[in-house]
Amino acid sequence: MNSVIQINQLSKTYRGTETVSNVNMNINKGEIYGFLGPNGAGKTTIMKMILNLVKPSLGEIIVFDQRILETSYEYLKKIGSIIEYPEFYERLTAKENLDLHCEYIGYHHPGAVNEVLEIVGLKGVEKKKIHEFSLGMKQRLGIARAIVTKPEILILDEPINGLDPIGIKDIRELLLILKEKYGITILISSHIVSEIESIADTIGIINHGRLLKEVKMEEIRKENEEYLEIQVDNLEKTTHVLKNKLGIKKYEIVGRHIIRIFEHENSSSQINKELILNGVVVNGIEKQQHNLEEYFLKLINGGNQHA
Ligand SMILES: Nc1ncnc2c1ncn2[C@@H]1O[C@H](COP(=O)(O)OP(=O)(O)OP(=O)(O)O)[C@@H](O)[C@H]1O
Repeated sequence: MNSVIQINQLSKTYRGTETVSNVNMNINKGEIYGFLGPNGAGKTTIMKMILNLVKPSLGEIIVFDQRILETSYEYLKKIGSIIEYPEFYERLTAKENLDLHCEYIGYHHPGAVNEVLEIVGLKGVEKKKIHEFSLGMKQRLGIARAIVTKPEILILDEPINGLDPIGIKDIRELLLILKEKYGITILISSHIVSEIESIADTIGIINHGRLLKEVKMEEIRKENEEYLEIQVDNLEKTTHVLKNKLGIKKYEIVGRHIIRIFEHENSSSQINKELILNGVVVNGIEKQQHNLEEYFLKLINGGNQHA
């Protein structure tokens, strides 16, 4: 298995309250893992445990095939992170902030700071002081600081929080570049489905400290494919036309007068025409898609646990 982070039966208890309960997760090399859950679900706590900032109460975390102990720190050189809000020296420039960071951690590679400013799209504003930066620019600088040492894994806690749609798009594009061009594995948390559904390869859904589901986005997309919903007067006649006249096999009857078609070979007007020609009264025909947001909400409200 190509796993870079493996979490087994992880729990964290704060003063008698279990905030992370028996979590199993698997993050594969080179993927973007979207960690989804409402506020207070336990995302930050798990990220902190991966980074050895918080000690697990039970369970184990394996990073790069090594179990993390309280004394482990070498592995952290290969992980960049932003946990909660990235803080900077407001009166210094972006470049000065990154230079200081490199000096602080003893990373001396000439050109690394300029290179990283270029990657995150802050070239040209590197001389601007941080107090003049927008939230989106600060988030990008936070990512620059997290990747300046060329980590293999990037852990980002809600990096899209509070950004406007353009800022969100910028960060999404940046993360895809980091994954595709630089091969960085990314663990990113969010409480908003739409923020990460388009970039995540795998999603882990967490609520009340429990991982409800870990699923490939590909599978979710398949489950949530587009379909055509038709309202008709006669289901029997309709299925006959669909099967025998149009060769459609993938359909589902969802009500006394409603049928859903999951094949895209025939256009809605073709289907409509054929049904009418064969004496079916069509009262409505509409393209629809299962709502991903609904999928997650259903899961979170239903509490379907995945151990
Ligand atoms: N040091 C601590 N002491 C006690 N309780 C804590 C501590 N840190 C976190 N918690 C509690 O653990 C729970 C999970 O918090 P956590 O920050 O991990 O959630 P989250 O999913 O990251 O949410 P958010 O999006 O709001 O950051 C919360 O109820 C929080 O109050």
